[in-house]
Amino acid sequence: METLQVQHGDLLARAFLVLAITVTTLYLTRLLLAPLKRRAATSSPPSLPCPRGLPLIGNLHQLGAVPHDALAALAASHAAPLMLLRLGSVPTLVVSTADALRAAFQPNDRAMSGRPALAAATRITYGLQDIVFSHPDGAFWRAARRASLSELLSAPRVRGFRGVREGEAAALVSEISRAGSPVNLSEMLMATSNRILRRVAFGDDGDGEGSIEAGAVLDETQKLLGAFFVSDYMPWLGWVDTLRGLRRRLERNFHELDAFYEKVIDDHLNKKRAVGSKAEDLVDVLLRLHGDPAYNSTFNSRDQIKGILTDMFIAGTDTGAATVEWTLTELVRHPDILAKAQEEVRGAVADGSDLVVESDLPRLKYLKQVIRESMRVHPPVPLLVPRETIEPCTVYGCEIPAGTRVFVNARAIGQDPAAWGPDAARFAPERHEEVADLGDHKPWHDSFRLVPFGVGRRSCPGVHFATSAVELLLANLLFCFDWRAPDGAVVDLEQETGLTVHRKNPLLLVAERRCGMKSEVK
Ligand code: HEM
Repeated sequence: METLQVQHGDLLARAFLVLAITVTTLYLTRLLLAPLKRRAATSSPPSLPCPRGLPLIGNLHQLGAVPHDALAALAASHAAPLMLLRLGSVPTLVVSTADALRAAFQPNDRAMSGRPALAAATRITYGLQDIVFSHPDGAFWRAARRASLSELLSAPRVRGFRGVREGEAAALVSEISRAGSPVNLSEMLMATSNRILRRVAFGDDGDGEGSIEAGAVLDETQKLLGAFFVSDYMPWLGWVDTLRGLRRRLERNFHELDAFYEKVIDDHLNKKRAVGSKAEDLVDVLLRLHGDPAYNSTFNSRDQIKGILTDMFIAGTDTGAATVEWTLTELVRHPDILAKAQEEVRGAVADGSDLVVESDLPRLKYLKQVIRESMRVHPPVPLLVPRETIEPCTVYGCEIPAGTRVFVNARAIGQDPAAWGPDAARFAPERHEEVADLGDHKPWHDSFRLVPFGVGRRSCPGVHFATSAVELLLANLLFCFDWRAPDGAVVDLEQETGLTVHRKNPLLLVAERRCGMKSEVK
């Protein structure tokens, strides 16, 4: 899930250049022709703070280069755990503390459960026929969500992919052992995460020529989902996206993606794999559900299968890579915590083993705390996936109209001193001592203070899938290597913007193979 809706500073700047030339005239025309409509769009419930915006673009300019941090600063300067903005013409509720999240979502889970129909997402999901973006009231979302929890991403299914994860962890260790110093971990982690998803979803090892082409198509899909479409904020200016060539790129990518999926589906149908066998990949499962009478009335077209495949790939690839990237970043910045986590991993693995395997993971209690702490401070999707109210609701006594976009600032919530204490800014894994199982969904969001996987009925169904891979990869990196920044370098915390937030600068580290281990893992 690279970037979906929140704009990069440079994209914003480019969009503004185009807008500056074109919109003034249109604005004046609209002002004359539709004053009532415009006024209605800008009005907001009286008692929620509404930081003042500019004509036309509203508060868009205040999103800055790193939107979640800019929004956290805006909320703090207005003492506004909940605030109402206008992004272009879109009324937007921003939630910035754990208490505000509880107040907004606990009584209004249904009202808050919509998603905006963003331009790129709508096209790439075959008209919102997927899990991430479909309307929560439709039978399709309910059936697809149920299938994701009980079939696609269920605990037994995730366990069944253990061999893929262990194989890819071994390949990563091997690649690092062979690489020159310093190692570009950002690049390697992204490639590993990609391969895990492709093997699990398509049964594709990611090495053939067709796979490389498909990789380029899927990369472009991620870029488009992250691009700033003017129509997502000012629908009446949608033609600007056509002028900028974005619509043409989107159409081309959609057709390439569609051709790729058609081939994958045909190949799977031709192979006729054993139904229900351990070797089932996600396409096999989706094809089986397609023919299952329990799902057939709502889950019955190839487009729906293709929409869900896009979800798995987009939602599941760079989120995991970003989690490992940020965790290692913090570990290298905190050598005492790194040493403690390494000691635990090295003590938990059987003598003579060259790698950590999944059966070792239950013993790694401290590593789980480290991962949780990393996701508190660096939630990979800091503003979650945007929501939209599907009916009016009330928060703190104020009415939030239907059709309001909702951003939950998970990063601000993770640093909320009222929820985490005065040392909220400190990286301290020990604060999660009570946690037993990372893959357990409930503790992540029950307190409303740790929400990297979202909240309520639209929260991430991939928690177990994601944490299994993150834990295994990290455990192996700590077990097999000693890590440090290159001489004279400082590992910074600069962020690249997007829905999934990676490091701005690649994570370059010196990896020293642990003494007494084989120099290369087969
Ligand atoms: C560390 C890894 C991951 C993180 C941080 C993450 C985070 C998120 C977040 C924040 C949301 C939106 C939740 C909300 O609106 O409340 C989400 C939704 C979703 N995620 Fe994940 N995710 C991760 C991995 C995965 C994986 C591996 C998959 C599947 C292979 C996946 C599939 C989905 C799907 C299908 C949804 C949409 C759920 C719905 O709208 O009903 N995610 N994820």
